[in-house]
Amino acid sequence: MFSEELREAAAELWQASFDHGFIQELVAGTLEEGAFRYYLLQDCYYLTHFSDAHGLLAAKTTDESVRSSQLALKKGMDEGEIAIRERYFKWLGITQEEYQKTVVAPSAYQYVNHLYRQLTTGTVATSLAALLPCYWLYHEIGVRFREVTSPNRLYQDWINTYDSPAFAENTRRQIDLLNHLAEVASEEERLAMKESFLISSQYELAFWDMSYTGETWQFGR
Ligand SMILES: Cc1ncc(C[n+]2csc(CCO)c2C)c(N)n1
Repeated sequence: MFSEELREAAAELWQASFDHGFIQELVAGTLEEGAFRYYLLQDCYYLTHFSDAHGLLAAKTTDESVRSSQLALKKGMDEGEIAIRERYFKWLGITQEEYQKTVVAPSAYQYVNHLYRQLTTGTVATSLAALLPCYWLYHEIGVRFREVTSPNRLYQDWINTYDSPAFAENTRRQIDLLNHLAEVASEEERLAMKESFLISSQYELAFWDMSYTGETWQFGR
């Protein structure tokens, strides 16, 4: 399966995500709440664009199965993942005003830009490949850490989100779709799909690092 080839190519990057201090400390419950707060604020920016990217992908494709699935996922995300963020904001006392004032950090900006670049200059298949690590990596995190109980209720709730049957089903659907598109793609397009998948995988890793170190722009923003 083409998806397995991509997963193998991304193995080191994904392992670095599982081993990252942000994830390890989140699981142990020792992660500074400030780092999680920072993550949530940046992730809210990311999620808004990630959701929009599904709408753009639906508009870009002529394949009805791709169109309807991306629109359904977008709807689910707007009602699910993004609603969950609002709950977390409440728990941590993050106001709408604080979110509005938050400056998007370099890695979040770059990750989102990669999605848009694929949607504008790439193909439907390379765009889907860019979206896939988001589903698949988080699902693996949910499964990998399903046995642990983080002493921090908020962190535990976050881990549990990605181990739900519905989430597993969404991830599976995106993987199946990618394999379906890879079957009819040329060798050149398959290479571009792999590259797009790996770029997103690297940005997923950068996202933990950004949150862990409180990444900022170097011109005083
Ligand atoms: C940087 C970043 N990458 C992946 C996810 C996880 N995620 C975001 S939307 C979505 C699909 C449906 O819920 C999933 C799995 C995240 N939150 N932030």
